[in-house]
Amino acid sequence: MTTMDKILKDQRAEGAATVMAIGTAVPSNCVQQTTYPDYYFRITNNEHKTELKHKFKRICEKSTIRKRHMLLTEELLKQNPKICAHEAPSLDSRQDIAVVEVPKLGKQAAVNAIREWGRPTADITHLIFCTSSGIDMPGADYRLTKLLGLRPSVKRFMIYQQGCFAGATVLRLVKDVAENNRAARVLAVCSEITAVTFRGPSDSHLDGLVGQALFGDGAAAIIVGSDPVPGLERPIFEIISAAQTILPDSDGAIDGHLREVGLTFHLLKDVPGLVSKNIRRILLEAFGPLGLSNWNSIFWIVHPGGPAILDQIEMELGLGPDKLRSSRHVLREYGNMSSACVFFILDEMRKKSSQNGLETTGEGLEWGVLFGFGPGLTVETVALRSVAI
Ligand SMILES: CC(=O)CC(=O)SCCNC(=O)CCNC(=O)[C@H](O)C(C)(C)COP(=O)(O)OP(=O)(O)OC[C@H]1O[C@@H](n2cnc3c(N)ncnc32)[C@H](O)[C@@H]1OP(=O)(O)O
Repeated sequence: MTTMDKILKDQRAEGAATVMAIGTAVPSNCVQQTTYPDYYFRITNNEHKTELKHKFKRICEKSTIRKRHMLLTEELLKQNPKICAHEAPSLDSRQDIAVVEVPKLGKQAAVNAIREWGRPTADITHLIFCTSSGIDMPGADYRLTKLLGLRPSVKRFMIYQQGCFAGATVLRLVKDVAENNRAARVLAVCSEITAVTFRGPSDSHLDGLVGQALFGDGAAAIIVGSDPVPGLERPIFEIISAAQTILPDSDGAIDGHLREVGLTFHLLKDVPGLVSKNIRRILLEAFGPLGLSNWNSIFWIVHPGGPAILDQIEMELGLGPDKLRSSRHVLREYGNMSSACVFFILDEMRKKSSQNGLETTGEGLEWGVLFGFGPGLTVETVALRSVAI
């Protein structure tokens, strides 16, 4: 081996990137979906729009969501009436909230993950921060570094404005970082709050209304590295492969635009159809190399953009009724928390697997898929391997 070969080999880890801790956090303010339509139309001064309110009620009922957490309390909304209008210049007020609160919520999740990991914060070598809630310089990654007291030399990456697929993007990036940097210990944090997208209803922007019924706040953090130290670190899932693709004929299916009025959200009705039409091909590309094609033999972590996406995937592939249980659970208890959702689902799955006395963190199965969907329409596909409990 030449000296150069040895230098390069020594830089790389031996094994697959491994998730060794998962932490989550939500704001304490919680809204119940059954009473949300009354609250939402009252707080935005739109009680006179009774027909629109009935439509919103129908969407909320069909959302399968029970509750969501939101940093925007009634008090905060009353202090910021422009955020309650449908389209009032309000970006400054939204930024004032998001720039401070997004890293703070991320910190809570990170502290929980670091506690589970059990090693000192100073051992974190890389930080990835992901959010579509606000934008700033230096970014939320810098603020979190200060809040957590990470080393000033921690190597940071900031993923801004990628939308709901980006939790899976984080896994794709974390895999490359962990496997190509021996002994790297990467803290990855997704933190999302609806302070950027919350707005009053409008008859002419019904897809926006769907967003108001689905989105919730939440942050999740994971710690990833290759070659866990025996006795010191405990593996939870291994990241086997990661891919990203833009779906054919999906231009404009999911868009978000940062304007003076905040982040506006646009959604075509055929998003669930576009995803389900392409899902089989995407799965075959990811799992063909592993010789897998029975989709009921793997565990499932699917970004729950809305219940119709889960329903159509389930129907298209003939999945058993419990396959998407963890994804549906997170949608029901938290709503669509954009990039953070998939990590809440991973956390729910490994905890339930352990509570139910199953043999692996992935519901007793070895292989699993994690899907992110979002603007583009972009699909991220991550193949995971569970770990024995
Ligand atoms: C932000 C990101 O980057 C990534 C994301 O996660 S984006 C979010 C992705 N989510 C989606 O695409 C939502 C998928 N849709 C759903 O889950 C469901 O359709 C839903 C919960 C919105 C409604 O449930 P449903 O079982 O389909 O009920 P359905 O009766 O068809 O729809 C309820 C009402 O919502 C309306 N609606 C549904 N989807 C709509 C859309 N995309 N735009 C406008 N209106 C819509 C329907 O027209 C219907 O109105 P009426 O009651 O007046 O007829």
